[in-house]
Amino acid sequence: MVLRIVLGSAAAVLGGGRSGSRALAAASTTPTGPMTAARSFFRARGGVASSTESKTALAFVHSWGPTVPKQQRRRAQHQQHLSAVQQGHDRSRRPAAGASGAPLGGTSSSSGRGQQRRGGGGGGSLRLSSTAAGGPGGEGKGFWTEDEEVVGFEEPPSSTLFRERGTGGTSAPPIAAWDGDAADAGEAGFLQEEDDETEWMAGQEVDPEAEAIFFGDRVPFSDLGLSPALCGHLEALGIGGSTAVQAAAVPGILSGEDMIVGAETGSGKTLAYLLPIVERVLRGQAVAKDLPDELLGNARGWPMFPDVVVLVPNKELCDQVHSVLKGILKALNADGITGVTAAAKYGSSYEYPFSPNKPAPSILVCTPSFLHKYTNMKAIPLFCKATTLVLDEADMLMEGSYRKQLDDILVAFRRADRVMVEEGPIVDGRGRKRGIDKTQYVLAAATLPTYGLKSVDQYIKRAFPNARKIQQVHMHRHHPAIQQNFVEVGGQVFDKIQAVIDLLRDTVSDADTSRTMVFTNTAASCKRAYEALAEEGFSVVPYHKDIVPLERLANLHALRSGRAKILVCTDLAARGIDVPSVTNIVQMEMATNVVQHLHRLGRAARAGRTGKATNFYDDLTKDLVNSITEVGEGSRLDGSFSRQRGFRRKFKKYGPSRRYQG
Ligand SMILES: Nc1ncnc2c1ncn2[C@@H]1O[C@H](COP(=O)(O)OP(=O)(O)OP(=O)(O)O)[C@@H](O)[C@H]1O
Repeated sequence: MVLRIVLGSAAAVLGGGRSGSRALAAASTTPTGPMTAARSFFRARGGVASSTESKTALAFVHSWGPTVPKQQRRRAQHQQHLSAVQQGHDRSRRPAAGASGAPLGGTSSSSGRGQQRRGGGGGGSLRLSSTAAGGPGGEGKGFWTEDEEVVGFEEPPSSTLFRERGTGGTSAPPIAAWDGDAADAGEAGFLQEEDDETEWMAGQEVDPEAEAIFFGDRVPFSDLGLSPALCGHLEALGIGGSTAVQAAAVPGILSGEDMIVGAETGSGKTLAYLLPIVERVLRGQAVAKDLPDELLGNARGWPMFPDVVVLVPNKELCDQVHSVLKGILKALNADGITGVTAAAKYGSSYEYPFSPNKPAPSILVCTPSFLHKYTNMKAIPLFCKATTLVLDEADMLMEGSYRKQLDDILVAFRRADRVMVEEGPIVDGRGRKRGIDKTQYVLAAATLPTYGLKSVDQYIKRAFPNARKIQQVHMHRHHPAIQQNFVEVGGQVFDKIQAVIDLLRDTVSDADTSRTMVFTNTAASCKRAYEALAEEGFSVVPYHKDIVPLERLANLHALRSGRAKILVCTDLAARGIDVPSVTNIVQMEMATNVVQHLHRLGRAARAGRTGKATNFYDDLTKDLVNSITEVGEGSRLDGSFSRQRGFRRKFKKYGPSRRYQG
């Protein structure tokens, strides 16, 4: 397989053919006593269960009556697993408990310890960044000590991100260090092999090499420290092994580290953070249920606050992440594990959403505008109990209008940390994140621009100085499983619409099960393209800001279900949207910068599939296209990320009136 970039004229390209819990029982029975066990546990992962949740956890641990044998087996495995994990907690944190700031983590050996203990195995070893973003790396954040037995993921993940063709051997590591040097290791890879060509694949077919990139070594989830209950559910869904990024991220998130997870689009980042946070909430509930009331105090009666907050930029992603989460929780519920709950919240209502009668979910998925409203609640903010904050599409949340909201949210989280963190019993009835140093931050992104003083990279260095970063080698490069064509067309909108119609006549057929996304730059051109395509008889639905959210969701659903084959959209659909059957991307109007270009194309070639992209460009976007195509197929595109400024200048000079309203 090779990534092929073709520049050409519309005619030439359009004429071409197709190519392409009782664990925690340990907490109360441990020789050191429940108080110490609880402190140590909470220090490690945090989490306080509400009374409802505790009861559920209690039921889940104690009421294993004779039921379906499979369920029994899973629960028994789950119990054993949790006990083992708890023992691991106690052992591994002993040295750290007395010596505050003892550097358990932060060095290369400790921060990546789960992975680095893997028994070698040649060039395919997993390499994780050991460098902290800005400060002393991960001090005191470690979970497993170097000399302790590793429980849960004895066999840390190894991964072969790509294989050298012909030799069947391994080449560059799947995860490179954050810095440019190590990331360049990927340049020796298959991206440079130009003699082979990927056949254009329709529908759901999975390409073996793209699959190898996606899955790496397909490390079993059970080896990553996840409980049998969760693993069993994943198997039932046909998810037999972790993807490369999941293998790299899950152990760290599970251990409570701050983490920045950078990996190309469609690599499975959502499950990479959802699975460990569900596991952590489960563990916390299992511990909390055995703790005496005098220890947990009012925390038991705090049902109005979530344990984890997942922040995503918009409603659509909010619903998408929530539905993935619901899928996991539904299967757990079927196994009798009902303590973890989830909800998606967005919108502008100022009413406090939860109450003792209407408890908060354990995991709240929401937008910045929803959460921002509660940042001024100085006494007890909505997220006072939250032990983990996840930022999905982190770079987007750190730019533009989201940035100010995120600033306020982070300040409020830190204020809550200061007010709430305190070891020992709750005495004043306020409830605290006892024993937890601070909120755990997890950032997930497919792009993390490094240019400029106000860059996302700089923001992360300042805001999350101790976070450990992992970065997949294909990040910030041309997607290895997408074949790209660049086609020059006229500058008027109708020129572009005509080019799209000609292209789709050639590539979309009734028998074809794959879906196409056509990207435009404005709602106006999106409407025009939609009308023209509908008139031509294409099965098409629109998606832009002028369409009400419910209709947008319905249109997205139509694309997923196959009722529509083509979605004509703006950049509103460029990020995060996961429709696995999308294999064909058309940029009717070229993206205005490289970051958006990568995200748009990333709607295809998901989960080990291949994809094809046709990028129509005009005079105005020639510079941008040159900067994209100049970069070698395996090289990093970061250098071109700032090209949007040049484009903006031109846009200002010639204006949308001349070119973009045509
Ligand atoms: N372990 C796995 N096995 C099989 N499929 C998986 C696995 N993990 C994730 N997937 C599938 O991979 C697809 C992409 O996952 P996901 O949406 O999490 O990607 P992403 O990295 O967040 O992409 P983006 O950066 O575009 O948001 C989804 O359809 C998901 O169901």
